[in-house]
Amino acid sequence: MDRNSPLREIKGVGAKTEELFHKIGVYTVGDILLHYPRTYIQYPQAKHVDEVLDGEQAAVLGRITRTPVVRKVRTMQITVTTISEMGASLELVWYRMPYMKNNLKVGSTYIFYGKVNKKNGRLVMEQAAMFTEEQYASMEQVFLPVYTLTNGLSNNLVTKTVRAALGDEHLFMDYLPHAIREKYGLCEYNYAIRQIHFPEDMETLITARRRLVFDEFFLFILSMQYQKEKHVKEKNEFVFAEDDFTDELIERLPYELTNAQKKALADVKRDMRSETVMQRLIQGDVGSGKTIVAFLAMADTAHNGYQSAIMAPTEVLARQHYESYQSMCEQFGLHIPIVLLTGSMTAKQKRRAYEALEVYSNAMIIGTHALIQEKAIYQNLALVITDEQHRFGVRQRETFAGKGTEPHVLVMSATPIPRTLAIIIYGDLDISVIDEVPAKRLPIKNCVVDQRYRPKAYAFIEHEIREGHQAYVICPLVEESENMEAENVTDYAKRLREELPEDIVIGVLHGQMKAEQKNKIMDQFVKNEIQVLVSTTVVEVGVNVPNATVMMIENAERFGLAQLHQLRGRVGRGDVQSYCIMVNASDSKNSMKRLDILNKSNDGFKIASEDLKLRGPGDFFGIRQSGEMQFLLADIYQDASVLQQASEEVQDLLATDPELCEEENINLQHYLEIFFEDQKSRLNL
Ligand SMILES: Nc1ncnc2c1ncn2[C@@H]1O[C@H](COP(=O)(O)OP(=O)(O)OP(=O)(O)O)[C@@H](O)[C@H]1O
Repeated sequence: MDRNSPLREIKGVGAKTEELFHKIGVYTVGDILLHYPRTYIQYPQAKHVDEVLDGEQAAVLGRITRTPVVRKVRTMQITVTTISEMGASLELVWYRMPYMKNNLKVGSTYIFYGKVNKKNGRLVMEQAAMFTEEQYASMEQVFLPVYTLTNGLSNNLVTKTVRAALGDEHLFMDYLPHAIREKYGLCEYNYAIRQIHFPEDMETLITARRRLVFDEFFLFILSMQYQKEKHVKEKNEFVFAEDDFTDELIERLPYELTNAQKKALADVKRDMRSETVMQRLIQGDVGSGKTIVAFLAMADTAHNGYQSAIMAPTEVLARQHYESYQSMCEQFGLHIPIVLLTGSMTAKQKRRAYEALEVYSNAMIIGTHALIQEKAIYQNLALVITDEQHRFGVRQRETFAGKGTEPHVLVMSATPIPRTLAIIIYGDLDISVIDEVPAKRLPIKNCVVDQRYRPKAYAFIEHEIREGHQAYVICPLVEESENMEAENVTDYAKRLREELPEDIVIGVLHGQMKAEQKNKIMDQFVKNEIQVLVSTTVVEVGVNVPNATVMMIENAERFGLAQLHQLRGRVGRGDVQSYCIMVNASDSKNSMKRLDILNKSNDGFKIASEDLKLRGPGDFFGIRQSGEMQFLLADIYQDASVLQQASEEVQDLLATDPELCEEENINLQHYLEIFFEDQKSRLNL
């Protein structure tokens, strides 16, 4: 077994389990090792029945006083029993687990662990884990991993699979040169990976995390730079005319470009006319208007007789770009061929797209990952625009580049990173920042509310719809889950149907829908045939429907601040007032404080830095930063100093051993190859 082996080589993993793991993006032995726990739980000291409080996650010691029964409610079997002590009692309920009945012996004492809720005046614990007193004694104080799951894949099963994988010693060769480990007091890889899954205590967990965070940054920076030609910018083989073409287009835009947009475009145009090929990042907060800059750069390229391509992270976004490019070309009276190429297109449609790539040597090409598949053969490809999400696929650029003469590269990002960090992370790119929003934009009005506010929120949504606007409602889940108590789009949309007048059309959107279905729903929303879109976070990245003025986020406490900021960025994209309603279902003070940061600011940079202050170093059980810049454990803000160290070490290493062929670096070189392979397979290259 090696890190690239399929999961089924792990003992106990059959075809069915493997399929479930695929659903959460875990395909190989290496993937499961990197499927780090989302958080950890520590079993609390067991309480007596009379001490239990409503709403708490508790371990309760009690004697079974009622013969367990299994009831049937429609198709669901429900097992019920009661534990009592000193006149107090607690009802225990298990859904779809009829076999529990055989484990429960009247008169015996057990410890039950789970969430306690008051229902019809009685305290009830649902889906409790059950232990003998002896078993529980050995569990107390241990950190238990809590993994990201999917329906059918239990935490137990993931835990067991991870344990089995950890059993194979030779998966854990330490690739980090000894001297670096020594210098920063980093623990061994073997130890780190075991402790991150099953930490002995807080201290070992922190030690393990420190090592793995260092690794993530180190490998990321190294993989970017460990390319021999890296420091030599390729010669620019394309000829771009000095003319007023883009200025004329800008004149005809229905709005004035911001100075920051003008400056970014000028940077791009200058680069494309310079001696070497462009490698540039455009960084700009959500809604700052990066798309028009991309469009103008592509139009400039077409005008000079070359092809250009923009790769979007999702199918929905690719289509959205395609449509907006078409309408812009129409508006400008430009006759530039526009080609769409995405994974969900039929074989026939794809074939037509490939043909178009061959025929139109100045086409603007828009697509998803399908753009870098073998069959896509370009002519004259002079400009490639990617989203920052793709930066982790280091070889992708090579793949694109391999499709013709080395093209100009433009990367777009909405992640607010301070310049010093950006220089490290995007070491090989020049940076343009769009730090201004269009002049007429009104700042979004925010509020954080609890669930009791819903009727008012619905009335408000109705009011906005009557004004001709639209709304998003975001829920964390697709459907009801046994593992998480949070709103799901399927049930929510049904409930919302009861709340809103019939003439208001409600649509549902989530990641498990087929691409075709998703496109259809998005299309209807764009055309205002759907007024309320109940969706998961699939709308998070880049969706642009300026007519939508309300963003209501259920279980806002469950999202990272960066993600909430991205979601909120879906409104406030036009000139009318927009609103963001964050529904906080938690009564924890910490969630309130976090959400308050968003409530008070609409500025991505400010949010990131406030969030960091609030979390403080070492606080890594909280919700991790999510958004585009996704590391597994590392957090570019919180771990900024480690990022700096890793960057310095990479520079030193490559200065002394650029090929990584000295003995102490051989393991590293080997691991880097695996890392590349892994990236490649993840991206289906
Ligand atoms: N200078 C401007 N003045 C007015 N509106 C603008 C200007 N620039 C862009 N817009 C409009 O603002 C909206 C958001 O722009 P765009 O989609 O480019 O944002 P973005 O930077 O890509 O954001 P995100 O990161 O959220 O995708 C669009 O509807 C666009 O037409």
